[in-house]
Amino acid sequence: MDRMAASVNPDRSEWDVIVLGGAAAGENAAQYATQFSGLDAVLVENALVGGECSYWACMPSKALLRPVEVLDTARHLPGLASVVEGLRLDVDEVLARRDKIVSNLDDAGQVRWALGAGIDVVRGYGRLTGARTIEVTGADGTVRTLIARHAVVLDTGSAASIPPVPGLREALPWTSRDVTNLHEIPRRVVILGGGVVACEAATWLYGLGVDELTLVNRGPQLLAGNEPFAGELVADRLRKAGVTVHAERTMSEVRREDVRDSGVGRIHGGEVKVTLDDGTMLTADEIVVAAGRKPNSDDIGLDKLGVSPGGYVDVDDQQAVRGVGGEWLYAIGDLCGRALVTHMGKYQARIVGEVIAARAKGEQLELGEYGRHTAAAGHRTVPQVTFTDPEVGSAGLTEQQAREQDIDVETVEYDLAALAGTFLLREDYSGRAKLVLDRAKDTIVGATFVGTGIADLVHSATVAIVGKVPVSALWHAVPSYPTPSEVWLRLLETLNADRRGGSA
Ligand SMILES: Cc1cc2nc3c(=O)[nH]c(=O)nc-3n(C[C@H](O)[C@H](O)[C@H](O)COP(=O)(O)OP(=O)(O)OC[C@H]3O[C@@H](n4cnc5c(N)ncnc54)[C@H](O)[C@@H]3O)c2cc1C
Ligand SMILES: NC(=O)c1ccc[n+]([C@@H]2O[C@H](COP(=O)([O-])OP(=O)(O)OC[C@H]3O[C@@H](n4cnc5c(N)ncnc54)[C@H](O)[C@@H]3O)[C@@H](O)[C@H]2O)c1
Repeated sequence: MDRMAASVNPDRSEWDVIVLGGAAAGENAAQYATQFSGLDAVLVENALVGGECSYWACMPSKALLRPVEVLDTARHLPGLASVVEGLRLDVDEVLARRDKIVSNLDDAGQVRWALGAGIDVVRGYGRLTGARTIEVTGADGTVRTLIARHAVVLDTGSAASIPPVPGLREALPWTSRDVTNLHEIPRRVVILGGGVVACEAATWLYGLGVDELTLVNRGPQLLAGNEPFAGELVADRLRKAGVTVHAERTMSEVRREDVRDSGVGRIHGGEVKVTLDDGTMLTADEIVVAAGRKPNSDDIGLDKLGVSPGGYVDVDDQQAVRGVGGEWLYAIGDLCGRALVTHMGKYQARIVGEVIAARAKGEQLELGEYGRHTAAAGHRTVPQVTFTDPEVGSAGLTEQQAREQDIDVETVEYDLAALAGTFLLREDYSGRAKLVLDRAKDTIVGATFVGTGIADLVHSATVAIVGKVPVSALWHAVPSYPTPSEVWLRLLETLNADRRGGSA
């Protein structure tokens, strides 16, 4: 692995801000803490600056999904359909583009950005040893102690969690890192899980030519946490692509005689035999574990500060770690478990950077829902796009979540296929949209869109939810014709008809 060495004076030991974990969120925290404040900062990173998202998660997965989606759309577009008939993706080229998008696992560009922004980088594994103090062990075993004058931000992220199925860990299954950085296409794959990673990975694996693909999910529906129709539409599509979906099942045993640590994204040995909890036997060439995440909090010295290691780190709305006095320790990103997506980690990072800069200058914090120093969006307005076929985009609460919060719920749904703007995208368009409203306030608290090309609709919903835009005002936000945004107008018309007791 070719990495750029960071050029930090090895004798330097003090900075205003230390960020432990140099992922995208950590970079943002350092940037926002320093850019207008005169403070300085250092990132401590044990692997690649840029973190999971840049090399082993968001970026490679989306690089693999895009060609799958384009080819599938072409197959359903007269004028192209006959041209692409029988064509398959050029796997080598798709993987080469993925490698380019992950910068061939070289973080020189990110380090250059950090140094250019005046942020130092120290390589090594860091642990808290006391208040404002981090001990960093380098790859060569050398240990140095860093001291933060003002604040320490923890951004150590999360890793794939491997359920305690007998034989599973010993079989050296693929995790998200292998399946995003795959170099070999196994012929038969069993995926454990039915969440975002499982569904996205299933989509690119069948697109890349996996012959037999089986998904084993503990829950009754895929993409749990979304409106149920999202998981149903994705499951329908997976089944059409030949994927076998086992719902309400798990693995009870895994056996692999020939286990080989052949490297990330290479097949880890011989055939794998999987027994499900109903006795079903499956044989595969590789298993992918996509069964959730565990925070990287077990060995970062939290116990030295009286915080229990191993779990998600509990933070307040300024991202300060609860239970640690002195307003110097913060946590952001997956580690704090509020919303396991990059954009929310970066949002928390922007807030934390501003909080640190303000506290260092002794300024009063701007609190409240729209305050510059309050990470309020983490509670109700998390947006997310799952890049399956069809895409699933959501913002805010599902109907069930809204009911659990005792909101006076009103809902409206619309068939996304019944729009000029979606019909133009592909012949076989199928999809659905749903709004969840707070009847008493006449505002939207949640939105879900499922269909091709809906990803960018999510932000309009996020704006409406965060801005508490009244439904009466939304009538004046006119969507462009012919685009999928027309669904906003159709939803309003349907809502209006429902309220008047008729049909639109
Ligand atoms: C397959 C997959 C696809 C995804 N796709 C998307 C997507 O499309 N969009 C999206 O928004 N989210 C996506 N996510 C989620 C997203 O990747 C995470 O939410 C995000 O990476 C979390 O960022 P983070 O800042 O919390 O930390 P991470 O990205 O996990 O990085 C933590 C960093 O800290 C370093 N580190 C850890 N401990 C130490 C230590 N003690 N000392 C020094 N360094 C340390 C690690 O080396 C790492 O670089 C995806 C996740 C997966 C698994
Ligand atoms: N596009 C995106 O934004 C994107 C893409 C990928 C991942 N992510 C983030 O990464 C995080 C992790 O994703 P994930 O899919 O690993 O987790 P997840 O929590 O979304 O899903 C885990 C799934 O595994 C199943 N499961 C857990 N244990 C099981 C067992 N023993 N047997 C069978 N099934 C089991 C669960 O029922 C669930 O369906 C998510 O929070 C997600 O937000 C985001």
